[in-house]
Amino acid sequence: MSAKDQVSVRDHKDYQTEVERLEFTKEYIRTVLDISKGNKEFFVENMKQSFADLNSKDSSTSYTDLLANASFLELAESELKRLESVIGKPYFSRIDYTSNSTKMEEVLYIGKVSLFDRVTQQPIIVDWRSPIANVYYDGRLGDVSYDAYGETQTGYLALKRQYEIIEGLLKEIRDIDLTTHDELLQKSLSGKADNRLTEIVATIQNEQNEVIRASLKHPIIVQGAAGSGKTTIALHRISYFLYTLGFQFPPEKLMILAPNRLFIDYISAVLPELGVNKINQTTFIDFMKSCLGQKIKLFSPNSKLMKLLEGNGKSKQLQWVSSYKGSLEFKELIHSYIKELELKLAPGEDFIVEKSILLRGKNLKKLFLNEYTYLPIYKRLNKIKALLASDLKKKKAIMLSNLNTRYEEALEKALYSRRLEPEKRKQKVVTLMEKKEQRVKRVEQEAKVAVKKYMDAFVMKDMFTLYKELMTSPEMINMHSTTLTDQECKLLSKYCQRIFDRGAYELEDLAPIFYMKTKLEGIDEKYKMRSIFIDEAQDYSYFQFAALKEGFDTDLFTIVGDLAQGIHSYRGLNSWAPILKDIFPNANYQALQKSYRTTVEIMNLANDILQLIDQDLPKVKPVIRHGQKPLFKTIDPSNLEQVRLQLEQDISSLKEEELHTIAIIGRTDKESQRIHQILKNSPLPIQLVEEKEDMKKGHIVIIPSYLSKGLEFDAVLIVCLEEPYAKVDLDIKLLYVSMTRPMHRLYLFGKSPSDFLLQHADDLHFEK
Ligand SMILES: Nc1ncnc2c1ncn2[C@@H]1O[C@H](COP(=O)(O)OP(=O)(O)OP(=O)(O)O)[C@@H](O)[C@H]1O
Repeated sequence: MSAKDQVSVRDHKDYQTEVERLEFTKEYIRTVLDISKGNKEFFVENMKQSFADLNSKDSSTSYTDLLANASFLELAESELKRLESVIGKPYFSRIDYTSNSTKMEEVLYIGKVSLFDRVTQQPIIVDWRSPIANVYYDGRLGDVSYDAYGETQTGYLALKRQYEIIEGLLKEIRDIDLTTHDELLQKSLSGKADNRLTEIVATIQNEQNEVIRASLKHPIIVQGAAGSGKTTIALHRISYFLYTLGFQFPPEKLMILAPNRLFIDYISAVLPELGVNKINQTTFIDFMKSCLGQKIKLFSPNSKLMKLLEGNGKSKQLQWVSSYKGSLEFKELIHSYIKELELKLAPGEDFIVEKSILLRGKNLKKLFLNEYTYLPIYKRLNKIKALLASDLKKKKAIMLSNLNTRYEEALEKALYSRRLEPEKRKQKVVTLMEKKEQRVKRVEQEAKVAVKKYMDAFVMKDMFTLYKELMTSPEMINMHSTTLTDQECKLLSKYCQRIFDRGAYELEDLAPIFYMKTKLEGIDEKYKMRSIFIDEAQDYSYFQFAALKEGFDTDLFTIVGDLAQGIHSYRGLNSWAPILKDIFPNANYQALQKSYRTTVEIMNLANDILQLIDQDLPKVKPVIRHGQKPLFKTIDPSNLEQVRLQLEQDISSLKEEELHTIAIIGRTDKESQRIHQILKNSPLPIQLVEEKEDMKKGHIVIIPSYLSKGLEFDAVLIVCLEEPYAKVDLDIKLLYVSMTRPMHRLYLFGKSPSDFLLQHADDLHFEK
C-alpha cells in the first residue's frame, strides 16, 4: 500500500471509530474462539466418559449423551472453523438503517458469518445471506425495503460503506452513494485469476443478487452471458439456500450438476468459503451411472462433438438422432411405451387358492391402475404381492375353518343318517374324512405357493432390457410415436442397434432410461435430490430436464446457462422457452447481459464473433475495465521450431507481467495434442489437460476449446495449426467460448486472421 493510500484511509472522518470497531470485533471473535476451544476439550472429555459408560453397561442414556455431545461438538467445530477463517476480515461492509416501525437506527456490519453479542444479543456481524443484508446489495441510499420471513420491511438507509480489510488491518473505507463507481468491484476484477473460482460476497451486483435471492420455492432459469457470473451466482445461491432453508434440507439433498470433473475441481474451493459443505457435486453422467445402478459403458459425448466438428457425411444423421433423443416428443414416445407396459403388467386373473377366489382380478386391476398410481409400476406390483400375502394369511384360516365346519357337518349327517347301511355309512365317513384331509392339505400346499405363482406371471424386466427392446424395433417405435415417419423409425432403431451391438449406450440414452426407471422402479431414496443446481445448462436436452424433474419430483431447480455457448445444441436446446412453457411453467426467468470477466477490448472482439451465430443473441456488455486489444500473431505451422519459440516467448513475457494462469486453447483434442507436441519439451511447465484431470497449479495448460467452457484464465492463447474455425455455428460457438475465457489478455496465433473468422470482425477490435 502506498503512502498516499494510507493517508486517504486515515483521512476518513470515521477512521478512528472504524479501527476501534474492527479491533473490538476481532477481540470478540478471539474470545469466542478461546472459550469454544476450552469447551471443546470439555466435550471431548465428556464423550470419552460416555463411551466408557456405553461399554460397561450399554445404557441408553449414555448413548443419548454421546449423540448429543457429538452433534454439539460438530456444530461448535464448524462454527469455530468459520469464525477462525474470517478473523482476518470479519466483515466487508456496513449499513446504517432505520426501520420505519421501530424508528431506531441500527449500524450493521455485514460479513460472511453471523456473530451475536452473547449478552445483549445484538449483532456484531450480520451474515450476508440474512434478510436485512439484502438492503446492502439492493438498496440505494434513502427509502428502502426488504422481505423477511414473508413480510416486507421498510426503512431508511442512511449509509452504505465498504471496507477493505487485509490481515485484520483496515486499509480502505469507501462510502457508496449514487455517484460513486463501484471501486471495490473494479479492484476485484482487475485481480489475477487463480486456478479456482472465488466468492464475491462483497461485490455481488444488484441483478446477480436478484438471482441469488429469487424465490427458493420456485425454479429459476438464468440466461447469462459469458462471464456474467452464472457459476458464481449459482454457488452463492446454494449458500443462501442452505442459510435460509437449511433446516428443511440437509446439504446431502442438494446437488450441483457440472459439465465435467475438471469443472468441479475448478469450483471446489468456493463452497467451503461460502460455508457450504457436504453437498453433492457431480456430473449428469456420473450421477446417472450411480443412480441407474448398473455398470454401463458410455460413449464419450465429446467424441460425438469431435465427429460433428470433423463434419463427415454422417453428421446430419448424428445430429438428428441426438436432437430427437433429447426432445419432448421422444419423452412422449417413452411415456406411451411405459403406458403399454403398465397395461401389460396390470393384474387380470383372479387370485384363487384351492378353488376359492380370494381376490377378484378386476379389483386387483383397479387397485393397480387407479389406487396405487402414486407408486412406480413395479412397486405397485410389490404392493399387490403384499396384499395377496396378507389377504391369504387372513383368509387361509377362514378357509380352513370353513372346510372344517363343512366336513364336520357332513360327517355328522353321515354318522346319524338312517338311510345308510352301517357299512356304507362307515365308507362314507371314511371318504369324507379323507376328502377333508386332502382338501386341507391342498389348501396348505397351495397357500404356500399361491402368491409366488400369481406373481410369477409378471415379468419385471430391467430398464436397460426394456429400453433396448423398444429402440431396436422400428415397429415398436412406430407404434408409440406420433411424429416419426417409417423411415425415421428405421433409421433410429438401426442407429441404436449399432450402439447396443458394441455393448454401450450414449449420453442421450440416459434421460429416457432414467425416466423409465422413475416410472417403473422408482428412484432410490439415497438419490432423490431435493434441490438441484445445473450449470452450463445450455448443454442439456429438454428430455434431460424433464427426466430430472420427474425423477426427483421437485421443482427446486436453479438452471444457469448461455445459449451462445451452446456447443452441444445438436441435442436440441436452442431456446429456454420450451423449458419455461412445458417443463417448469412456474419458473422465474432472468437474463444477465453484463460480463465481469473480460476487458472491454476482448469483449468487443468476442461480440463480433457472437454476431456470426445464426441466432438472435444480444451483444454482451462488459463492465468497464480496459486492457490491451486482442492480438493476432502470424505463425508458420510448417516451421514448428519457430512456433515453439514464438509461444514460449509470449508466455514468458505474460508471466513477467504477473499473468499467472495461462491457457493455450486448441479447436479440438487433436489440435491440442499437436500444440502439446510442439511444447512438450519446453522448459515451461506444460500440461495437456484432459477431461478427468485436475489442472496442475502453476502449469500452462493446453486445453481443447470445448473443455475450456466455464473456466477462466489471466491470459489465453488460441492457437490454430491445422484447424481453422469455419463459419458454421458449432465452430463459431467454440471460438466464442475460447475468446471469452481470459480476464486480461487474448492472443490469436494462426496462419491468417481468417483462421479465427477475423475477416468478419471490426478491424479496430484487434491488432495484427
Ligand atoms: N459481482 C462480482 N464481483 C466480482 N467478481 C465477479 C462478480 N461477478 C462475476 N465476477 C467474476 O467474473 C468472472 C466470471 O464469473 P463466472 O465464471 O461465474 O461467470 P459465468 O457466467 O459462469 O461465465 P461462463 O459462462 O463464461 O462460464 C469470475 O472471475 C467471477 O469471480
